[in-house]
Amino acid sequence: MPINEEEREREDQRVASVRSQIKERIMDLGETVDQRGSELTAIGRSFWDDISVNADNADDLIETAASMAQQEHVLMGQKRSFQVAQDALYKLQRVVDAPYFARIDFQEQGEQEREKIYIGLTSFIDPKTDEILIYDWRAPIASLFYDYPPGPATYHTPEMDVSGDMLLKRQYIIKAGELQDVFDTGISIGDEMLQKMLSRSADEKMHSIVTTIQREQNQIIRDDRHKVLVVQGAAGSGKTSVALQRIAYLLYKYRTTLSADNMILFSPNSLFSDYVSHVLPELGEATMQQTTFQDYLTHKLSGTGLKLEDPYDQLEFILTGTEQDPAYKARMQSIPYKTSEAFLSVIEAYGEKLKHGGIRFVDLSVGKKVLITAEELSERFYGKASILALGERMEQLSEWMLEKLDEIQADAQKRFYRKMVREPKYLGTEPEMKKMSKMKAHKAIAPLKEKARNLAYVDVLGMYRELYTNRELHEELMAQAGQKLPEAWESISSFTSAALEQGILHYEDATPLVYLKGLVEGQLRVGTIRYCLVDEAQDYSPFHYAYLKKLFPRARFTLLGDWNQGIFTHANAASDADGPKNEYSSISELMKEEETETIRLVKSYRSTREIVEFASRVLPFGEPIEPFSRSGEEPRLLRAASETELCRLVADTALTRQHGGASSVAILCKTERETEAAHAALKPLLPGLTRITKETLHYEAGVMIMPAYLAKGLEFDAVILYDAGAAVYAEAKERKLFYTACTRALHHLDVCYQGELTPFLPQD
Ligand SMILES: Nc1ncnc2c1ncn2[C@@H]1O[C@H](COP(=O)(O)OP(=O)(O)OP(=O)(O)O)[C@@H](O)[C@H]1O
Repeated sequence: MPINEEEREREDQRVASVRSQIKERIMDLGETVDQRGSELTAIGRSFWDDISVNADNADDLIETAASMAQQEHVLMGQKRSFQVAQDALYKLQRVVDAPYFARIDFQEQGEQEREKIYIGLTSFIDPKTDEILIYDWRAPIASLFYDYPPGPATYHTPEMDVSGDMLLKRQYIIKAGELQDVFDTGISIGDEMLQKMLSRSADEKMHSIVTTIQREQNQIIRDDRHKVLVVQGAAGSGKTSVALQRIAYLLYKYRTTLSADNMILFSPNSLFSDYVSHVLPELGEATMQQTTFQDYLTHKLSGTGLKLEDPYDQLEFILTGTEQDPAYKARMQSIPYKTSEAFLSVIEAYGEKLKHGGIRFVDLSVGKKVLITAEELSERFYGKASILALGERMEQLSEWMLEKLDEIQADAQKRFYRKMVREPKYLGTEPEMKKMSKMKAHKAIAPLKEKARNLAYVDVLGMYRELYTNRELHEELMAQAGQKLPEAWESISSFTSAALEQGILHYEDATPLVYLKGLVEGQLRVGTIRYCLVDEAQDYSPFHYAYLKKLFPRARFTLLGDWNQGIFTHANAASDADGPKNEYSSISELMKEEETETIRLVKSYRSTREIVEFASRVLPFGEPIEPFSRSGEEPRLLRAASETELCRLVADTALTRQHGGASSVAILCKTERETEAAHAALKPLLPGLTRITKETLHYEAGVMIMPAYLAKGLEFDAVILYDAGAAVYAEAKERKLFYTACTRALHHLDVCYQGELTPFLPQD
């Protein structure tokens, strides 16, 4: 609802007056920063002048140390205050052109006064009057704006709940310091504002949603009661946006005790990490550790020489393979088992068993000469009964090895020296010979020390392989977990041991191997992580979750996913659309936390109503999805008579979309294989076409082509499905992939195909 002239005048004046105060503050802060900066440089320069260096006796030394500590203390204090001023300056510089975006008038119960609360990206206090001119969107009172329509309202503070009456709810669009639009809103946060935000073009980068966070999203952003927060959110319901806003919120709320280093966000891939990389800086927060699970596995397995498969190659294998291929069949049988919690229990039982024997050690040798034998290591390790964990015992063993290697090195040095003395060709002086022999001995032994430190003398892969070559062992461990060997054991075991023999580590074997490695070698826990957020949570298996919980024992978890988009195969994945399966309850069970909360987001903000309704037909029994009321054109079904015609049709459609104003147009194929062929065929027709692969680190607007699974999490103005024929999309395992592809579109969806149309789109 627009506001009246007089009111508008007042609002214009306020924007101008707050801006000028901010500018003034920026000037002051700028001076402070300069001044503190120069003081800091001066202190750095004169650091030693102000220290009384005296080393004549013990007392003098103590005095010198005290004087250094004091000086260092002064330096640290100065650095801190410099940093504080610089941060404040940076924050204000970022908001000076758009200081706030909302206002609520709130009258607390029992109070006469009506408080005007202006809400922006960062708070701003009038230094002269101490009046809060702008509240940070994360302040407790600001939650009223997101949670309530005008009327009775309550917000929570750490001390108490505050109730009252919201008398006004207003939104502003301020650009370059000018108030461009202002309106009062009713029930939810202005449909009007949201419409404006959602009808714009997709960017190469995601943006924050701070001005239009919806109530149900706010609930997730501000939740701090639950240890495990599970979010089932429909495609486009804002899961990723919420995850990032939540990070910013937590960093603000716990600013004295929590830093970005205490949080970790698992993203699906590097392209996606880049896509979301602007959101936190936009919110004025430092970026945080963002990684992919694959990066973590690669890091943990570095140096093993194994060929680690990534989830995309796994998926490509699944999508391109056929049941007729025995290797395909064996693998498809093995994946649900290897990703199950039952298999996790097997690994754990194995870890227990290894405490009493069975760790495989390898000889430590130089060339052919064995310096420490595997038997010696085993004897040392298992010789004495120990109550310590495997990792601690391994540490002791490494220490012992390092000592032993020191002795071996000293002997080698002596031998080298003696040889040099005897060596008639060598003409160096005695000190030179000593130095030379020392260097030679060091060079010979250093790689072994490195191996001792890295525990390279333990053959974890061999132990893992044994799980598949030694049926009795596996059976025994399974029995301890109260389970029996999987039915297809014979084919699972021979398929797996053959792959491992060749140094190939399939994606489904990587986490179990890393877990076993962690159990044997220690270093399994990362205690510094206090919040672990997992985006695209449906792609993680029960094994993954159980593992993450062990990895981050002190962390609270936020798991955001959509079962409708579960395109990867694992123990918990529902195979198709036969009906909703309550996978999230199994995650909650898995996390074994009483304080687990599951929240559902059903409203989709990305796509037009027509696209959402079209996509829902693909998964009639899937998780619910409701469109936000934004209308556009109906998705189009475009049939081609032949392969060549299909190519032309896709190219023409892409050009039409581009000329029609779509800044990002994505042509989505099913697999990498199809993408490669389609790219080659389309390139002459679409010279500007960019091919996105799993190695791509960022993309720019324009026309691009990629397999649908790489487009996960991303969005485009227009999406063109390359070939939605029945020959391409027909099997149950492809249904969710097809759904995911359709839901990437904001404004336009064109479904091209040849031959029969996929049965996933029932024709009336
Ligand atoms: N409250 C909101 N205000 C404005 N835009 C929003 C809001 N919530 C979501 N959006 C927009 O909707 C789009 C989808 O959001 P996001 O990518 O976070 O959804 P998602 O649930 O992670 O989607 P998917 O699972 O399909 O990848 C984004 O463009 C985002 O900016």
